[in-house]
Amino acid sequence: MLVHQIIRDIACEFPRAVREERLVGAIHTWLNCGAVGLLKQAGESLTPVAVSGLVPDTLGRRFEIVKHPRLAAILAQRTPVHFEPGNPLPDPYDGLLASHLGEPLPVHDCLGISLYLGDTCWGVLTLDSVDEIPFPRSVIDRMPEIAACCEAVIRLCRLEDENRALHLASRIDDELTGDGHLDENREIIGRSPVLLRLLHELDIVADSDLPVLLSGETGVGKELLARRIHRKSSRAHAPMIHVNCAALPESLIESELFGHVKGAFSGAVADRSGRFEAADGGVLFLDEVGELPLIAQAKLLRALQNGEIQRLGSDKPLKVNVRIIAATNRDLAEQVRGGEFRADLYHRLSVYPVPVPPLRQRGDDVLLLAGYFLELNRTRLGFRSLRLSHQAEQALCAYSWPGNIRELEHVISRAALRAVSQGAIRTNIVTLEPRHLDLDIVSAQEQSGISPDADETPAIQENIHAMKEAVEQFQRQLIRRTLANSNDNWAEVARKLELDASNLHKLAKRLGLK
Ligand SMILES: Nc1ncnc2c1ncn2[C@@H]1O[C@H](COP(=O)(O)OP(=O)(O)OP(=O)(O)O)[C@@H](O)[C@H]1O
Repeated sequence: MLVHQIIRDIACEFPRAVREERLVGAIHTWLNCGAVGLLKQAGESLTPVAVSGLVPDTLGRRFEIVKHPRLAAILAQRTPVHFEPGNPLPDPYDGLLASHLGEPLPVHDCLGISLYLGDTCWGVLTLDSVDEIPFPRSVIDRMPEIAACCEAVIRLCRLEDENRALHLASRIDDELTGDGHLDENREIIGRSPVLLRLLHELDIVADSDLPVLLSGETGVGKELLARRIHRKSSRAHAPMIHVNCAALPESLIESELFGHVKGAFSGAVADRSGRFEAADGGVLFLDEVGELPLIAQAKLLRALQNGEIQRLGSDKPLKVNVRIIAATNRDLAEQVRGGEFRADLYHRLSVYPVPVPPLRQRGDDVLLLAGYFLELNRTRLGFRSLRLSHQAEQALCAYSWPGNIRELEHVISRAALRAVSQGAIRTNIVTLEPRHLDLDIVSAQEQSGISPDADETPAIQENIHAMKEAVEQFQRQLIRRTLANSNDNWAEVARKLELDASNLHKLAKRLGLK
Protein backbone atom coordinates (compact mmCIF):
# COMPACT_ATOMS: atom_id res chain seq x y z
CA MET A 1 0.00 0.00 0.00
CA LEU A 2 1.30 3.38 -1.00
CA VAL A 3 0.52 5.25 2.20
CA HIS A 4 2.06 2.53 4.37
CA GLN A 5 5.29 2.57 2.40
CA ILE A 6 5.50 6.39 2.64
CA ILE A 7 4.88 6.33 6.40
CA ARG A 8 7.50 3.60 6.83
CA ASP A 9 10.01 5.81 4.96
CA ILE A 10 9.12 8.83 7.09
CA ALA A 11 10.11 6.80 10.14
CA CYS A 12 13.55 6.04 8.65
CA GLU A 13 16.70 8.12 8.37
CA PHE A 14 17.39 9.09 4.73
CA PRO A 15 19.24 11.93 3.01
CA ARG A 16 16.88 14.32 1.26
CA ALA A 17 17.59 13.13 -2.29
CA VAL A 18 16.90 9.53 -1.29
CA ARG A 19 13.65 10.50 0.44
CA GLU A 20 12.43 12.26 -2.66
CA GLU A 21 13.48 9.43 -4.96
CA ARG A 22 11.78 6.82 -2.79
CA LEU A 23 8.60 8.87 -2.64
CA VAL A 24 8.39 9.20 -6.40
CA GLY A 25 9.43 5.56 -6.89
CA ALA A 26 6.69 4.39 -4.52
CA ILE A 27 4.01 6.36 -6.38
CA HIS A 28 5.30 5.07 -9.69
CA THR A 29 5.24 1.43 -8.58
CA TRP A 30 1.81 1.79 -7.01
CA LEU A 31 0.25 3.39 -10.10
CA ASN A 32 2.26 1.44 -12.64
CA CYS A 33 1.98 4.42 -14.99
CA GLY A 34 4.49 5.87 -17.49
CA ALA A 35 6.23 8.45 -15.33
CA VAL A 36 6.06 10.38 -12.08
CA GLY A 37 7.74 13.73 -11.42
CA LEU A 38 8.16 15.86 -8.32
CA LEU A 39 9.00 19.43 -9.32
CA LYS A 40 9.88 22.31 -7.06
CA GLN A 41 9.05 25.89 -7.96
CA ALA A 42 12.10 28.14 -8.05
CA GLY A 43 11.22 31.62 -9.24
CA GLU A 44 9.71 31.42 -12.71
CA SER A 45 10.69 27.78 -13.28
CA LEU A 46 9.94 24.31 -12.05
CA THR A 47 12.94 22.17 -11.15
CA PRO A 48 12.56 18.38 -11.12
CA VAL A 49 13.89 17.12 -7.79
CA ALA A 50 12.99 13.46 -8.36
CA VAL A 51 11.59 11.62 -11.36
CA SER A 52 10.80 8.05 -12.19
CA GLY A 53 10.25 6.66 -15.66
CA LEU A 54 11.87 9.62 -17.39
CA VAL A 55 15.30 9.88 -19.03
CA PRO A 56 18.10 10.91 -16.63
CA ASP A 57 18.66 14.30 -18.27
CA THR A 58 15.19 15.37 -17.07
CA LEU A 59 16.70 16.13 -13.66
CA GLY A 60 18.90 18.79 -15.22
CA ARG A 61 16.04 20.58 -17.02
CA ARG A 62 14.47 23.74 -15.73
CA PHE A 63 10.89 24.10 -16.98
CA GLU A 64 9.96 27.74 -17.43
CA ILE A 65 6.36 27.96 -16.28
CA VAL A 66 5.23 30.42 -18.95
CA LYS A 67 6.61 28.13 -21.64
CA HIS A 68 4.78 25.04 -20.33
CA PRO A 69 1.02 25.65 -20.29
CA ARG A 70 0.25 22.30 -18.60
CA LEU A 71 2.53 23.09 -15.68
CA ALA A 72 1.07 26.60 -15.47
CA ALA A 73 -2.45 25.13 -15.36
CA ILE A 74 -1.49 22.71 -12.57
CA LEU A 75 0.04 25.53 -10.54
CA ALA A 76 -2.99 27.76 -11.05
CA GLN A 77 -5.28 25.67 -8.84
CA ARG A 78 -5.13 23.50 -5.73
CA THR A 79 -7.30 20.69 -7.09
CA PRO A 80 -6.05 17.96 -9.48
CA VAL A 81 -5.79 18.82 -13.17
CA HIS A 82 -6.38 16.12 -15.76
CA PHE A 83 -5.18 16.42 -19.37
CA GLU A 84 -6.93 13.66 -21.26
CA PRO A 85 -5.57 11.98 -24.40
CA GLY A 86 -5.83 14.33 -27.33
CA ASN A 87 -5.44 17.45 -25.21
CA PRO A 88 -3.65 19.87 -27.56
CA LEU A 89 -1.39 21.46 -24.91
CA PRO A 90 2.20 20.14 -25.23
CA ASP A 91 3.43 18.04 -22.31
CA PRO A 92 6.80 18.98 -20.77
CA TYR A 93 7.82 15.31 -20.87
CA ASP A 94 7.03 14.71 -24.55
CA GLY A 95 9.86 12.52 -25.80
CA LEU A 96 11.41 12.08 -22.35
CA LEU A 97 9.78 8.80 -21.30
CA ALA A 98 12.47 6.26 -20.50
CA SER A 99 10.30 3.32 -21.58
CA HIS A 100 10.13 4.70 -25.12
CA LEU A 101 13.74 5.56 -25.72
CA GLY A 102 13.78 4.23 -29.26
CA GLU A 103 10.62 6.07 -30.24
CA PRO A 104 9.99 9.59 -29.06
CA LEU A 105 6.37 8.85 -28.12
CA PRO A 106 4.49 11.79 -26.73
CA VAL A 107 2.80 11.52 -23.37
CA HIS A 108 -0.89 10.65 -23.79
CA ASP A 109 -2.56 11.22 -20.48
CA CYS A 110 -1.39 13.47 -17.73
CA LEU A 111 -2.49 14.24 -14.18
CA GLY A 112 -1.01 16.92 -11.98
CA ILE A 113 -1.59 18.56 -8.65
CA SER A 114 0.04 21.53 -6.98
CA LEU A 115 1.76 20.94 -3.63
CA TYR A 116 1.63 23.36 -0.73
CA LEU A 117 3.49 23.91 2.50
CA GLY A 118 0.95 25.86 4.53
CA ASP A 119 -0.28 28.59 2.23
CA THR A 120 2.84 28.67 0.11
CA CYS A 121 3.00 26.78 -3.14
CA TRP A 122 6.02 24.44 -3.11
CA GLY A 123 5.71 22.86 -6.58
CA VAL A 124 3.84 20.12 -8.39
CA LEU A 125 3.44 16.38 -8.67
CA THR A 126 2.91 15.05 -12.19
CA LEU A 127 1.73 11.62 -13.31
CA ASP A 128 1.96 10.61 -16.94
CA SER A 129 0.72 7.68 -18.88
CA VAL A 130 1.72 6.57 -22.33
CA ASP A 131 -1.33 4.45 -22.89
CA GLU A 132 -4.30 5.97 -24.56
CA ILE A 133 -6.47 4.73 -21.70
CA PRO A 134 -7.04 7.68 -19.37
CA PHE A 135 -6.22 7.44 -15.67
CA PRO A 136 -9.21 5.85 -13.90
CA ARG A 137 -11.53 8.04 -11.86
CA SER A 138 -10.30 6.30 -8.68
CA VAL A 139 -6.77 7.64 -9.23
CA ILE A 140 -8.02 11.18 -9.86
CA ASP A 141 -10.09 10.95 -6.67
CA ARG A 142 -7.04 9.89 -4.66
CA MET A 143 -4.84 12.73 -5.92
CA PRO A 144 -5.46 14.99 -2.88
CA GLU A 145 -4.44 12.11 -0.59
CA ILE A 146 -1.28 11.44 -2.64
CA ALA A 147 -0.51 15.16 -2.60
CA ALA A 148 -0.88 15.22 1.20
CA CYS A 149 1.66 12.38 1.48
CA CYS A 150 4.09 14.31 -0.73
CA GLU A 151 3.60 17.46 1.32
CA ALA A 152 4.35 15.54 4.52
CA VAL A 153 7.61 14.22 3.08
CA ILE A 154 8.58 17.65 1.75
CA ARG A 155 7.88 19.23 5.13
CA LEU A 156 10.03 16.59 6.81
CA CYS A 157 12.88 17.26 4.34
CA ARG A 158 12.64 20.96 5.08
CA LEU A 159 12.76 20.42 8.84
CA GLU A 160 15.72 18.07 8.46
CA ASP A 161 17.50 20.68 6.31
CA GLU A 162 16.89 23.41 8.86
CA ASN A 163 18.18 21.16 11.59
CA ARG A 164 21.30 20.40 9.58
CA ALA A 165 21.84 24.11 8.88
CA LEU A 166 21.64 24.84 12.59
CA HIS A 167 24.26 22.22 13.27
CA LEU A 168 26.46 23.69 10.58
CA ALA A 169 26.02 27.19 11.97
CA SER A 170 27.12 26.01 15.37
CA ARG A 171 30.12 24.46 13.66
CA ILE A 172 29.10 20.92 14.34
CA ASP A 173 30.46 19.45 11.20
CA ASP A 174 27.58 17.46 9.86
CA GLU A 175 28.15 14.53 7.58
CA LEU A 176 27.48 15.04 3.90
CA THR A 177 23.98 13.94 3.11
CA GLY A 178 23.87 14.74 -0.56
CA ASP A 179 21.44 17.61 -0.60
CA GLY A 180 23.69 20.43 -1.80
CA HIS A 181 21.94 20.42 -5.13
CA LEU A 182 18.74 21.79 -3.68
CA ASP A 183 20.00 25.11 -2.51
CA GLU A 184 17.54 27.97 -3.14
CA ASN A 185 20.06 29.97 -5.15
CA ARG A 186 21.17 27.04 -7.13
CA GLU A 187 22.74 27.61 -10.45
CA ILE A 188 25.11 24.70 -10.15
CA ILE A 189 23.75 21.59 -11.81
CA GLY A 190 24.90 18.14 -10.77
CA ARG A 191 24.38 15.46 -8.17
CA SER A 192 27.56 13.42 -8.45
CA PRO A 193 29.14 12.62 -5.10
CA VAL A 194 32.34 14.48 -6.07
CA LEU A 195 30.40 17.64 -6.82
CA LEU A 196 28.24 17.39 -3.70
CA ARG A 197 31.34 16.88 -1.56
CA LEU A 198 32.92 19.92 -3.18
CA LEU A 199 29.84 22.11 -2.59
CA HIS A 200 29.69 20.99 1.01
CA GLU A 201 33.34 21.89 1.50
CA LEU A 202 32.84 25.26 -0.19
CA ASP A 203 29.89 26.07 2.04
CA ILE A 204 32.07 25.57 5.07
CA VAL A 205 34.97 27.60 3.67
CA ALA A 206 32.57 30.35 2.50
CA ASP A 207 31.77 31.05 6.10
CA SER A 208 35.41 31.72 6.97
CA ASP A 209 37.24 34.72 5.60
CA LEU A 210 40.12 32.69 4.16
CA PRO A 211 41.51 33.29 0.69
CA VAL A 212 40.47 30.47 -1.64
CA LEU A 213 42.34 29.21 -4.69
CA LEU A 214 40.12 27.34 -7.16
CA SER A 215 42.10 25.27 -9.62
CA GLY A 216 40.91 23.07 -12.44
CA GLU A 217 40.69 22.68 -16.19
CA THR A 218 39.05 25.28 -18.35
CA GLY A 219 35.25 25.33 -18.21
CA VAL A 220 34.83 23.29 -14.99
CA GLY A 221 32.86 26.08 -13.31
CA LYS A 222 35.49 27.88 -11.23
CA GLU A 223 33.84 31.25 -11.67
CA LEU A 224 30.44 29.82 -10.86
CA LEU A 225 31.86 28.33 -7.68
CA ALA A 226 33.55 31.60 -6.75
CA ARG A 227 30.16 33.31 -7.04
CA ARG A 228 28.64 30.69 -4.80
CA ILE A 229 31.33 31.20 -2.15
CA HIS A 230 30.64 34.92 -2.25
CA ARG A 231 26.87 34.44 -2.10
CA LYS A 232 27.18 32.19 0.93
CA SER A 233 29.72 34.30 2.77
CA SER A 234 29.22 37.10 5.25
CA ARG A 235 30.33 39.44 2.45
CA ALA A 236 27.32 38.60 0.27
CA HIS A 237 25.85 42.09 0.82
CA ALA A 238 28.99 43.70 -0.70
CA PRO A 239 30.10 43.21 -4.32
CA MET A 240 32.28 40.53 -5.83
CA ILE A 241 34.55 42.24 -8.33
CA HIS A 242 35.83 40.10 -11.18
CA VAL A 243 39.31 40.70 -12.57
CA ASN A 244 40.39 38.63 -15.53
CA CYS A 245 44.15 38.71 -15.07
CA ALA A 246 44.73 37.26 -18.55
CA ALA A 247 42.81 40.05 -20.24
CA LEU A 248 44.59 43.00 -18.62
CA PRO A 249 47.36 44.56 -20.68
CA GLU A 250 50.52 44.64 -18.57
CA SER A 251 50.76 48.42 -18.75
CA LEU A 252 47.25 48.85 -17.28
CA ILE A 253 47.27 46.23 -14.54
CA GLU A 254 48.41 48.51 -11.76
CA SER A 255 45.92 51.24 -12.57
CA GLU A 256 43.10 48.70 -13.00
CA LEU A 257 43.78 47.05 -9.65
CA PHE A 258 44.69 50.06 -7.56
CA GLY A 259 43.29 53.05 -9.48
CA HIS A 260 45.11 56.27 -10.33
CA VAL A 261 45.02 59.99 -9.67
CA LYS A 262 44.61 62.66 -12.30
CA GLY A 263 47.84 63.18 -14.22
CA ALA A 264 49.46 59.92 -13.06
CA PHE A 265 50.11 59.10 -16.71
CA SER A 266 49.13 60.60 -20.02
CA GLY A 267 45.46 59.83 -20.43
CA ALA A 268 44.74 59.91 -16.69
CA VAL A 269 42.38 62.86 -16.99
CA ALA A 270 40.61 62.30 -13.68
CA ASP A 271 40.98 60.41 -10.42
CA ARG A 272 39.78 56.85 -10.78
CA SER A 273 39.39 54.09 -8.21
CA GLY A 274 40.60 50.58 -8.98
CA ARG A 275 39.10 47.13 -8.52
CA PHE A 276 40.49 46.76 -4.99
CA GLU A 277 38.56 49.80 -3.82
CA ALA A 278 35.45 48.64 -5.67
CA ALA A 279 35.66 45.33 -3.80
CA ASP A 280 36.11 46.96 -0.39
CA GLY A 281 34.07 44.99 2.14
CA GLY A 282 33.46 42.29 -0.46
CA VAL A 283 35.37 39.87 -2.63
CA LEU A 284 38.00 40.38 -5.31
CA PHE A 285 37.88 37.46 -7.74
CA LEU A 286 41.22 37.11 -9.49
CA ASP A 287 40.42 34.89 -12.48
CA GLU A 288 43.29 33.27 -14.38
CA VAL A 289 45.67 34.47 -11.70
CA GLY A 290 48.46 32.31 -13.16
CA GLU A 291 48.68 34.75 -16.08
CA LEU A 292 49.70 37.74 -13.94
CA PRO A 293 53.13 39.01 -14.94
CA LEU A 294 55.80 38.92 -12.21
CA ILE A 295 55.85 42.66 -11.76
CA ALA A 296 52.12 42.77 -11.09
CA GLN A 297 52.47 39.81 -8.74
CA ALA A 298 54.86 41.84 -6.58
CA LYS A 299 52.38 44.73 -6.37
CA LEU A 300 49.50 42.45 -5.58
CA LEU A 301 51.51 40.75 -2.86
CA ARG A 302 52.30 44.09 -1.25
CA ALA A 303 48.61 45.04 -1.21
CA LEU A 304 47.66 41.72 0.35
CA GLN A 305 50.41 41.88 2.95
CA ASN A 306 49.63 45.41 4.07
CA GLY A 307 45.86 45.43 3.58
CA GLU A 308 46.32 48.79 1.90
CA ILE A 309 46.80 50.13 -1.59
CA GLN A 310 48.01 53.31 -3.23
CA ARG A 311 46.40 54.76 -6.31
CA LEU A 312 48.93 55.18 -9.07
CA GLY A 313 50.52 58.63 -8.75
CA SER A 314 49.40 59.09 -5.15
CA ASP A 315 51.44 58.58 -2.01
CA LYS A 316 48.39 58.32 0.22
CA PRO A 317 47.80 54.74 1.41
CA LEU A 318 44.17 53.57 1.45
CA LYS A 319 42.98 50.81 3.76
CA VAL A 320 40.96 48.13 1.98
CA ASN A 321 39.24 45.09 3.33
CA VAL A 322 38.84 42.48 0.62
CA ARG A 323 38.64 38.74 0.58
CA ILE A 324 40.54 37.19 -2.31
CA ILE A 325 39.20 34.29 -4.32
CA ALA A 326 41.57 33.31 -7.12
CA ALA A 327 41.17 30.81 -9.94
CA THR A 328 43.57 29.20 -12.33
CA ASN A 329 43.67 26.41 -14.87
CA ARG A 330 47.45 26.25 -14.58
CA ASP A 331 49.44 24.20 -12.10
CA LEU A 332 50.52 27.14 -9.93
CA ALA A 333 52.87 25.02 -7.81
CA GLU A 334 54.61 23.98 -11.02
CA GLN A 335 54.76 27.64 -12.10
CA VAL A 336 56.39 28.47 -8.77
CA ARG A 337 59.00 25.76 -9.38
CA GLY A 338 59.58 27.18 -12.87
CA GLY A 339 60.06 30.69 -11.48
CA GLU A 340 56.99 32.09 -13.29
CA PHE A 341 54.95 32.63 -10.15
CA ARG A 342 56.13 34.06 -6.83
CA ALA A 343 56.18 31.49 -4.06
CA ASP A 344 55.15 34.06 -1.41
CA LEU A 345 52.11 35.16 -3.42
CA TYR A 346 51.20 31.55 -4.12
CA HIS A 347 51.17 30.78 -0.39
CA ARG A 348 49.05 33.82 0.33
CA LEU A 349 46.48 32.93 -2.33
CA SER A 350 46.31 29.22 -1.66
CA VAL A 351 45.46 29.31 2.04
CA TYR A 352 42.48 27.16 1.11
CA PRO A 353 43.15 25.35 -2.17
CA VAL A 354 40.15 23.79 -3.90
CA PRO A 355 40.75 21.50 -6.89
CA VAL A 356 37.60 21.43 -9.04
CA PRO A 357 37.09 18.03 -10.71
CA PRO A 358 36.72 17.86 -14.49
CA LEU A 359 33.37 16.87 -16.00
CA ARG A 360 34.60 13.37 -16.96
CA GLN A 361 34.95 12.57 -13.25
CA ARG A 362 31.41 13.63 -12.39
CA GLY A 363 29.58 10.49 -13.52
CA ASP A 364 26.03 11.11 -14.71
CA ASP A 365 26.26 14.87 -14.17
CA VAL A 366 27.02 15.04 -17.87
CA LEU A 367 23.44 13.94 -18.59
CA LEU A 368 21.92 16.30 -16.04
CA LEU A 369 23.87 19.19 -17.49
CA ALA A 370 22.90 18.08 -21.00
CA GLY A 371 19.25 18.14 -19.89
CA TYR A 372 19.71 21.61 -18.48
CA PHE A 373 21.19 22.92 -21.73
CA LEU A 374 18.65 20.99 -23.86
CA GLU A 375 15.78 22.67 -22.07
CA LEU A 376 17.41 26.10 -22.46
CA ASN A 377 17.83 25.49 -26.19
CA ARG A 378 14.36 24.03 -26.54
CA THR A 379 12.91 27.26 -25.19
CA ARG A 380 15.29 29.48 -27.11
CA LEU A 381 14.64 27.77 -30.45
CA GLY A 382 10.94 27.14 -29.87
CA PHE A 383 11.00 23.32 -30.16
CA ARG A 384 8.08 21.33 -28.84
CA SER A 385 10.56 18.84 -27.36
CA LEU A 386 14.31 18.40 -27.61
CA ARG A 387 15.76 15.10 -26.46
CA LEU A 388 18.74 12.80 -26.82
CA SER A 389 18.66 9.39 -28.44
CA HIS A 390 20.08 6.55 -26.36
CA GLN A 391 23.17 6.52 -28.61
CA ALA A 392 23.61 10.26 -28.13
CA GLU A 393 23.43 9.79 -24.35
CA GLN A 394 26.09 7.10 -24.58
CA ALA A 395 28.29 9.31 -26.76
CA LEU A 396 28.06 12.14 -24.21
CA CYS A 397 28.98 9.77 -21.38
CA ALA A 398 31.91 8.27 -23.28
CA TYR A 399 33.46 11.57 -24.36
CA SER A 400 36.35 13.00 -22.32
CA TRP A 401 35.22 16.69 -22.33
CA PRO A 402 38.54 18.53 -22.46
CA GLY A 403 36.58 21.83 -22.45
CA ASN A 404 34.30 20.58 -19.67
CA ILE A 405 30.89 22.17 -19.01
CA ARG A 406 31.49 25.09 -21.36
CA GLU A 407 32.20 22.62 -24.16
CA LEU A 408 29.07 20.61 -23.32
CA GLU A 409 26.99 23.78 -23.43
CA HIS A 410 28.35 24.59 -26.89
CA VAL A 411 27.95 21.02 -28.14
CA ILE A 412 24.26 20.98 -27.22
CA SER A 413 23.57 24.43 -28.70
CA ARG A 414 25.36 23.49 -31.92
CA ALA A 415 23.60 20.13 -32.11
CA ALA A 416 20.19 21.78 -31.77
CA LEU A 417 21.00 24.20 -34.59
CA ARG A 418 22.41 21.39 -36.70
CA ALA A 419 19.17 19.45 -36.25
CA VAL A 420 17.22 22.48 -37.52
CA SER A 421 19.50 22.96 -40.50
CA GLN A 422 19.09 19.26 -41.30
CA GLY A 423 15.32 19.61 -41.52
CA ALA A 424 14.05 18.95 -37.98
CA ILE A 425 10.55 20.34 -37.57
CA ARG A 426 10.18 22.41 -34.44
CA THR A 427 6.60 21.31 -33.78
CA ASN A 428 7.70 17.64 -33.63
CA ILE A 429 9.68 15.89 -30.95
CA VAL A 430 13.27 16.48 -32.06
CA THR A 431 15.77 13.77 -31.17
CA LEU A 432 19.47 14.58 -31.22
CA GLU A 433 21.66 11.77 -32.53
CA PRO A 434 25.46 11.35 -32.23
CA ARG A 435 25.84 12.86 -35.71
CA HIS A 436 24.29 16.10 -34.44
CA LEU A 437 26.63 16.19 -31.46
CA ASP A 438 29.61 15.57 -33.73
CA LEU A 439 31.96 14.81 -30.85
CA ASP A 440 35.52 14.59 -31.98
CA ILE A 441 36.35 11.48 -29.98
CA VAL A 442 39.48 10.59 -31.96
CA SER A 443 41.01 14.01 -31.76
CA ALA A 444 40.18 14.20 -28.05
CA GLN A 445 42.25 11.09 -27.56
CA GLU A 446 45.06 12.59 -29.60
CA GLN A 447 44.83 15.78 -27.56
CA SER A 448 45.15 13.76 -24.38
CA GLY A 449 48.55 12.65 -25.59
CA ILE A 450 48.19 8.99 -26.53
CA SER A 451 50.84 8.33 -29.14
CA PRO A 452 52.49 4.92 -29.35
CA ASP A 453 55.85 6.06 -30.62
CA ALA A 454 56.46 8.99 -28.28
CA ASP A 455 59.64 8.24 -26.42
CA GLU A 456 60.74 11.58 -24.98
CA THR A 457 60.50 11.89 -21.19
CA PRO A 458 57.83 14.64 -20.92
CA ALA A 459 55.76 12.83 -23.51
CA ILE A 460 56.05 9.62 -21.49
CA GLN A 461 54.71 11.43 -18.42
CA GLU A 462 51.82 12.75 -20.46
CA ASN A 463 51.17 9.33 -21.93
CA ILE A 464 51.03 7.77 -18.49
CA HIS A 465 48.47 10.39 -17.51
CA ALA A 466 46.52 9.87 -20.71
CA MET A 467 46.60 6.10 -20.30
CA LYS A 468 45.31 6.39 -16.74
CA GLU A 469 42.51 8.57 -17.99
CA ALA A 470 41.66 6.20 -20.86
CA VAL A 471 41.58 3.25 -18.43
CA GLU A 472 39.34 5.15 -16.05
CA GLN A 473 37.06 6.13 -18.90
CA PHE A 474 36.78 2.48 -19.90
CA GLN A 475 36.13 1.37 -16.30
CA ARG A 476 33.45 4.03 -15.95
CA GLN A 477 31.64 2.88 -19.11
CA LEU A 478 31.90 -0.77 -18.16
CA ILE A 479 30.50 -0.23 -14.67
CA ARG A 480 27.74 2.03 -15.95
CA ARG A 481 26.69 -0.48 -18.60
CA THR A 482 26.79 -3.41 -16.17
CA LEU A 483 24.80 -1.41 -13.64
CA ALA A 484 22.15 -0.62 -16.23
CA ASN A 485 21.93 -4.34 -17.08
CA SER A 486 21.67 -5.28 -13.41
CA ASN A 487 18.73 -3.09 -12.38
CA ASP A 488 21.12 -0.79 -10.51
CA ASN A 489 22.06 -3.60 -8.17
CA TRP A 490 25.67 -3.01 -7.10
CA ALA A 491 26.09 -6.48 -5.59
CA GLU A 492 25.17 -7.98 -8.94
CA VAL A 493 27.62 -5.67 -10.72
CA ALA A 494 30.40 -6.83 -8.36
CA ARG A 495 29.54 -10.45 -9.15
CA LYS A 496 29.41 -9.90 -12.90
CA LEU A 497 32.72 -8.03 -12.93
CA GLU A 498 34.28 -10.52 -10.52
CA LEU A 499 35.21 -7.76 -8.11
CA ASP A 500 35.08 -7.70 -4.37
CA ALA A 501 32.05 -5.52 -3.39
CA SER A 502 34.10 -3.13 -1.23
CA ASN A 503 36.72 -2.73 -3.98
CA LEU A 504 33.94 -1.97 -6.46
CA HIS A 505 32.55 0.59 -4.03
CA LYS A 506 35.97 2.29 -3.72
CA LEU A 507 36.53 2.19 -7.47
CA ALA A 508 33.06 3.62 -8.21
CA LYS A 509 33.67 6.42 -5.72
CA ARG A 510 37.02 7.26 -7.29
CA LEU A 511 35.41 7.32 -10.75
CA GLY A 512 32.64 9.64 -9.54
CA LEU A 513 29.91 7.04 -10.02
CA LYS A 514 28.84 6.86 -6.38
N1 LIG B 1 27.63 22.79 -12.56
C1 LIG B 1 27.23 23.67 -13.48
N2 LIG B 1 25.94 23.85 -13.74
C2 LIG B 1 25.53 24.69 -14.71
N3 LIG B 1 26.36 25.40 -15.48
C3 LIG B 1 27.67 25.28 -15.25
C4 LIG B 1 28.18 24.42 -14.24
N4 LIG B 1 29.53 24.53 -14.23
C5 LIG B 1 29.85 25.40 -15.19
N5 LIG B 1 28.75 25.86 -15.81
C6 LIG B 1 28.70 26.80 -16.94
O1 LIG B 1 29.80 26.46 -17.78
C7 LIG B 1 30.45 27.64 -18.26
C8 LIG B 1 31.90 27.67 -17.80
O2 LIG B 1 31.95 27.87 -16.40
P1 LIG B 1 33.02 28.86 -15.72
O3 LIG B 1 33.24 30.07 -16.56
O4 LIG B 1 32.62 29.07 -14.30
O5 LIG B 1 34.30 27.91 -15.82
P2 LIG B 1 35.82 28.25 -15.45
O6 LIG B 1 36.34 27.04 -14.77
O7 LIG B 1 35.88 29.54 -14.69
O8 LIG B 1 36.47 28.38 -16.89
P3 LIG B 1 37.84 29.13 -17.32
O9 LIG B 1 38.95 28.47 -16.54
O10 LIG B 1 37.94 28.80 -18.78
O11 LIG B 1 37.63 30.57 -17.02
C9 LIG B 1 29.64 28.80 -17.73
O12 LIG B 1 28.68 29.15 -18.71
C10 LIG B 1 28.95 28.24 -16.51
O13 LIG B 1 27.75 28.91 -16.23
